[in-house]
Amino acid sequence: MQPDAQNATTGPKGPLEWGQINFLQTTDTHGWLEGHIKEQNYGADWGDYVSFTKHMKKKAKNLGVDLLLVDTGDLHDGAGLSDATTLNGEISNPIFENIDYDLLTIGNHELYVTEIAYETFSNFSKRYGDRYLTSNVQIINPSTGEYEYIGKKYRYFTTEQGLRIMAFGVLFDFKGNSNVSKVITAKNLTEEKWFLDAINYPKPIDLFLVIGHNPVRANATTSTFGTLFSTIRNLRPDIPVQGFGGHTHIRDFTVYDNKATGMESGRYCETLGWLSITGIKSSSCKAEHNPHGVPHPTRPAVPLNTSLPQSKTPSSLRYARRYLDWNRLTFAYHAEGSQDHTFDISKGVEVTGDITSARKSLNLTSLYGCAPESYCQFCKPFLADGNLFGLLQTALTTVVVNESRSDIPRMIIINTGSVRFDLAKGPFTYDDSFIVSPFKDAFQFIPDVPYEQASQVLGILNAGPFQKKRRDLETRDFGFEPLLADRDICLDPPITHDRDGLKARSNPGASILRRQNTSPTPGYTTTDDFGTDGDDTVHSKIPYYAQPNDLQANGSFPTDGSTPKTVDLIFLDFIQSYILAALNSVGGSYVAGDVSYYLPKTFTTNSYLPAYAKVAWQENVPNCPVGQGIGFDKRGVRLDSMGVRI
Ligand SMILES: Nc1ccn([C@@H]2O[C@H](COP(=O)(O)O)[C@@H](O)[C@H]2O)c(=O)n1
Repeated sequence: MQPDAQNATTGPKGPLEWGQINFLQTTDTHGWLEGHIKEQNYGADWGDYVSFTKHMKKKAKNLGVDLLLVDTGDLHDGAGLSDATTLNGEISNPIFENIDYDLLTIGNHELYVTEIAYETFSNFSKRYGDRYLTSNVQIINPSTGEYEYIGKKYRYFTTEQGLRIMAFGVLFDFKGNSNVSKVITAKNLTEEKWFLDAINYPKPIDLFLVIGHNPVRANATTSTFGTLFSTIRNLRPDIPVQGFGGHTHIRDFTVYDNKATGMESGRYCETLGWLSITGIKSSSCKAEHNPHGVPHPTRPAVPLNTSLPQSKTPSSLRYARRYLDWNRLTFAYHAEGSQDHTFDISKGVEVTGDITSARKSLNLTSLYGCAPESYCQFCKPFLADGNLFGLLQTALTTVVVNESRSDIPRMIIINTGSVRFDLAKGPFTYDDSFIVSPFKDAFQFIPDVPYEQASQVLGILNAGPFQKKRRDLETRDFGFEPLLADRDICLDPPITHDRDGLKARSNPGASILRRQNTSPTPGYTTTDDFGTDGDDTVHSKIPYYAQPNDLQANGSFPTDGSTPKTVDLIFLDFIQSYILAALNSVGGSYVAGDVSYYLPKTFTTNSYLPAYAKVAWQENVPNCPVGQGIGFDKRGVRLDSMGVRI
């Protein structure tokens, strides 16, 4: 844990169920390897995860079962550690690589920028070798000019306990990649001979693993899991299939048939997914189906309303899934036997130190200003008090100004997908500038657009179809608990649990209980195909309000309330094509040649909040309440760090 981070005060509800084969999944880490320094629930860092995986691997060995570590991509864009370097990931990738993953796959954020795609191809994929799977992603090898798979197409391997696995890594049908890479659609992939041959592999297969930066829920907009699962199931009706997905940033678990399920483990180092399966038939497997001394998976997979092909034979498989909060309390508890003070292994401590040094050398804590309030993305209605987009609207109006055109009325449109996280009250740092708005998308414009046309663009974009809905999350809880708690909590000894008779499992030597939480704190409350008991730590619900695709801010409009005849229509280069299409659908005839940069190309989505903080939040700096933060209660009422309404 980083020196300025905090530990959680509520811990797991009980021990994990261990099966014949077990998995820990990370996904969509987006550079958050330092952990969530301003929040209590997710304060562990990558060094803690190194220690945790070491303990868990040892435990698996002792139990005589398998444990595989899986990651499903999107390593950058969302935190200073990954994004403050010239090449995203230059420092964070080597830190990430301290985990000896068994299987990994690529995310769309590895493919937007050519240099990052090549970094992934030349270095990251080589670090993991045959464990890095990109079954449908190729890149032009600069030395041959030919397309090559960035990683490997598939991996056939035998686990330590003897399970024979065929694994694929499949990105959703992503189209926003730079022109050096190629994403083969799932439909085309399932027609490729090598893929069909791998499914019908001449050696025995006990389990298929399909990992993908790809939503696991087969009917989700961008998911291609249905296509992949159907192909496998039609060819191999009886073999278990396990999916691990990502991209939608949610906790989810879905049942395809009685031998096939899919798991998705959230985002941003907030969630660590745990899955165990038992009952896999294999002539070569040594693993005990029900290891002694630990709870074991008991649930059959029963599909809900599916149009997917189904295995026709009964299933002996039993499953258990859990979504772990990313904090040391959770890690130490599940590492079991390792009390908090013996939890750390030397490599974990070293990685924690590397992160601290990197944060220092990258100046991530340098201050732009002091935010007077906290602003959340999803816990408040759009533009309501405390909603982040209201703040961003003000910031855009204030600082997206070309001095030579400052008197000309302007409309500024950004895609809300460019905004990645809430903004916490208190110090607004260089790190926070990436956490909230990491991308390097620049501001372009078309001058003198008739107001009649320009004023319709936002509505068109928000109604679609020009832009996809960012995510279909209306029924999901995004699970953000902003923010800092009182610093003096850090001075307390590690908190032990008092729920469900778990106290006995904690370190008696560290059991001086102070400020122990007796009621759930706000956090993830997940519903999936197995029900509502997947969250490892029980939380109260955080309100969730869907936000539109795009946000508009206006500037220099007539003060008398009248509408201007024409405006400068300003937008991000990332959404240029959507803007042109929208304008042209209401009578415009604009082409890319009509567009130019409104501000220097170096002023980007990552610049406007720091610029605003310098203008608006400098005054508060001397009295900036370091470490004093707030959260929200069930109804979105603000709380101080002790849970008292303010
Ligand atoms: N240069 C970029 C790249 C991406 N975005 C936004 O991110 C979304 C994709 O992020 P996921 O974590 O969902 O993969 C994309 O839809 C854009 O909204 C951007 O703004 N600028």
